[in-house]
Amino acid sequence: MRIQLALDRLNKRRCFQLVEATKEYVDWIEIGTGVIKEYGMEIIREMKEHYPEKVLVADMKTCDAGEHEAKQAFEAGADITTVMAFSANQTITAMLQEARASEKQLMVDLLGVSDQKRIEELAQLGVEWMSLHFGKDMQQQGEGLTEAAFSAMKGLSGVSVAVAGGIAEETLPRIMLHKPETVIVGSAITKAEHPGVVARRMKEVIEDYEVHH
Ligand SMILES: O=C([C@H](O)CO)[C@H](O)[C@H](O)COP(=O)(O)O
Repeated sequence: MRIQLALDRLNKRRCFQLVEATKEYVDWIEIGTGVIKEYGMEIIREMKEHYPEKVLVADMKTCDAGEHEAKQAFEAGADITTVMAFSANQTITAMLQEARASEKQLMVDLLGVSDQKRIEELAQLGVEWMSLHFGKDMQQQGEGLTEAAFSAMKGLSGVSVAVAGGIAEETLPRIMLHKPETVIVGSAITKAEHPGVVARRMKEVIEDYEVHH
């Protein structure tokens, strides 16, 4: 299980400070959608130049013009780009082709999509990464991802699972029970008083769990 640090609602300087403070404990770095809207491909390029050893995720949340947006992200240095699960199959297929041609990867964001048929259809299209996502705005009221959401991912062959949405030190143990390949953590680290300490503790919790399960 790896940690993907999600950099959202931050300025560029703070993004770099946070990566510097947490880099020993986080595996992947995500440039969040809002940060991409603010700084464009430039911040993807700069982050990859500074941290070439890290897998860099561009959270483009593409929903149309898939080929163009995938190219944009990959050419800037992203290793993984994201597309929304409700997008047309043509969009997803075009992005998958682009990812394969560039030897990169595509992650489908399941925000707002829980239909088992759609999830199976995505797997049949050849999607290798799906992220179960409890949205920022939904976090104000809800309790997070349900057991049913996790169940929908069981038995899909060739699909790796990432989980996102308000994951914090307290909720990490429940998430780990489902053994996702990647845990996406934003605010719990980026808004912490000591981001490096929280990232280290979350990494330790994961490592400890993996030793014992
Ligand atoms: O994708 C995200 C969200 O839609 C905001 O753009 C976040 O990266 C993801 O939810 C992780 O952030 P936290 O919920 O703050 O952990």
